[in-house]
Order: sequence, then C-alpha cells, then structure tokens
Amino acid sequence: MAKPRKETGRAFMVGRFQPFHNGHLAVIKEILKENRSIIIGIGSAQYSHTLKDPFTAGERHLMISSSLEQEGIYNFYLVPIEDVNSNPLWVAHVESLTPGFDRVYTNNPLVRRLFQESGYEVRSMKLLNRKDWSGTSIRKKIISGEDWKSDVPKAVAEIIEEIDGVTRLRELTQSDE
Ligand SMILES: Nc1ncnc2c1ncn2[C@@H]1O[C@H](COP(=O)(O)OP(=O)(O)OP(=O)(O)O)[C@@H](O)[C@H]1O
Ligand SMILES: NC(=O)c1ccc[n+]([C@@H]2O[C@H](COP(=O)(O)O)[C@@H](O)[C@H]2O)c1
Repeated sequence: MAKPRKETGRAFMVGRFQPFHNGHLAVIKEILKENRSIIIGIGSAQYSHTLKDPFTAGERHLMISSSLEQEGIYNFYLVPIEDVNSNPLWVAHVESLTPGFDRVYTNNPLVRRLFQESGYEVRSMKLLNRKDWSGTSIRKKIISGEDWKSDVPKAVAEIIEEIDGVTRLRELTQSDE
C-alpha cells in the first residue's frame, strides 16, 4: 500500500511559459491564496528556438522569477523539467526534480490524468481572458507586430526586448530556401 503523503503546503503547476503571460500570473496569485507556496515546473525545458517554443529554460526562468518578484511574491520554487519519452514515467520524473507537494493545478487533460493516476489531488484553474492571454496568441502578435506587451508582465516585455526575442521569433518564420 502507498504511504500517505505528509502535508507540505506546497502546490505544483507546470507549463511551457512560451512566454509567461498575465493569465499565468493571475492563476499563480489564486493558487497562492489556497497554498503556502507554489512549485512552478518549466515544462519542455530542453526546447527553444522553435516557433512553438522560442525561449530557453533559462530565459523563461528569468521571466517568471522577475515577474513574481516585481509583484512582491517570493514563496515560489522554479524547476526546469525536460520532457521524457514515456508518459507513465513522467510523474516520477517530476517528483525526482521537485520538493514534495500536496496538489496539482492544471487545465491540461494529459497532465491531469497522469497525476490523478499517481494518486494526487488535481484542481482546475479558471481560464482568464483566453483570447489575449495565451502563449500561442502572444507569439502570433509578436510576429505580426500587433500590441503584445499589454498581455505580459512588464518584466517579460523587458526580457524579450533584452534578448531581441522579437527578431528571433520573426527569423524563425523564415525558411532557408
Ligand atoms: N489565460 C489563462 N488563464 C488561466 N490559466 C491559463 C491561462 N493560460 C494558460 N493557463 C494555464 O497555465 C498552464 C500552463 O500553460 P501554458 O504554458 O501552456 O500556456 P498557454 O498560454 O496555454 O500556452 P500555449 O498557447 O503556448 O500552449 C496550463 O494549465 C494552462 O491551461
Ligand atoms: N511525457 C512527458 O514528458 C510529458 C507528459 C505530460 C506533460 N508534459 C509536459 O508538461 C507541460 C505541460 O504544460 P502545458 O499545460 O503548458 O502543455 C509541457 O511542457 C509538456 O511537454 C510532459
């Protein structure tokens, strides 16, 4: 029989955060109303420099930590998590990299299923202003030149400027032919 887990006060959330946006920030604030601290997994950590995953794990780490600190939030842990090629092994992989946690917050059906099957409590998050606050729509706006800075925390806009992320994304749309 599985050992009962000790209460930790910690919640777990995972995302690709390509980039970290206002929707992520709002749900993290909500999660912190119900939990003492949050572990934020930076998923697909090995990917960068593609249209779906333009930013490195280090750049995403900086986006999240700077945004949260700008809001006066310090009770978080950031853990880069590379994908593994076996879904049944993924939760154990996450557990091997993170401090213990009591519950998982996600809207991703695969993440929900895998954690539920491992015995975790899984809660959903309310989707907020999904038309603008989604990584996919923000990446499209960056490429097309529409306003995207109002959809992300100020720190994220500054980091994307600092790393010349706009040029990176636009160049990724070009083929070599
Ligand atoms: N606007 C939002 N409101 C509430 N939760 C959100 C919002 N956007 C993303 N989330 C949730 O945050 C978690 C991590 O999301 P993720 O990093 O995939 O962002 P995304 O905006 O969905 O990105 P992409 O469009 O690139 O897939 C997921 O569980 C996702 O459902
Ligand atoms: N087998 C695996 O490596 C596996 C399984 C489920 C989720 N994940 C990762 O968890 C993250 C989920 O985040 P999203 O909700 O943003 O899609 C992604 O980075 C995804 O690749 C990985």
